[in-house]
Amino acid sequence: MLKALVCDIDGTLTDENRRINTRAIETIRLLLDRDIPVVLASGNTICFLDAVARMIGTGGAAIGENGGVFQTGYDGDPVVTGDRSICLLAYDRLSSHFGDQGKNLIPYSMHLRYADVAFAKTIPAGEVRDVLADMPVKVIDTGFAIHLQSPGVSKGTALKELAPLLSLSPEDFLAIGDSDNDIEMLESAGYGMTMKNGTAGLKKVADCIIERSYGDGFSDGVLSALERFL
Ligand SMILES: O=C(O)COP(=O)(O)O
Ligand SMILES: [Mg+2]
Repeated sequence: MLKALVCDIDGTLTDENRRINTRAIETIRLLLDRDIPVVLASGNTICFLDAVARMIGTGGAAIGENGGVFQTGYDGDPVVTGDRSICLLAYDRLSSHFGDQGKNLIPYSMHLRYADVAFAKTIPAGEVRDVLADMPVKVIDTGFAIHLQSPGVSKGTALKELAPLLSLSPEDFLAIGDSDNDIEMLESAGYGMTMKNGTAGLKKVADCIIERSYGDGFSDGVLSALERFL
């Protein structure tokens, strides 16, 4: 029996252009109306998640920066689990390396991040990994941005820390995502789903692959789970 939902945002509740799917929002509200807790888990900043959570109407529990930071609700300080200093050093190296080639990186929300560094996908993730090969930093390609993160930090590790604070265990969660940054989250949860647009890596660890893509696939998956085991 599952008791809660943890869901990714970009590519799961949104389309490929980050436009939110209104049916997905209605599906989440259906869970909330039945007192099923919903946790948003994303590479986005915690303040972005806080705003999205308020507008959807969840209790505010959220995992940001791919697990580098999380909150249990709207009160209290966010819990930071990642070490941003190594990510900033790595970003400096990337900036000078690619800057020398006339390619300027485009950072995302630099002053709103606690644990990671994110930037636009103007450089292939493979090239970023090559430049940082000797640094203890993880390079994550979410399909929407490239993130630099402390090794060992993921949405899955954050879910393991957050769940007990909500009087739940990670196995109580149905997890849904679209990309490689959701792999550990699906592995930690009791049941994992992805949609047709999920990456090959995520499909490998998912218990179920939903036929449709993006927000419509999310809604189909959650509604079928609701009938079966939520
Ligand atoms: O911030 C990103 O790069 C992607 O965010 P997501 O984890 O919600 O898909
Ligand atoms: Mg995603």
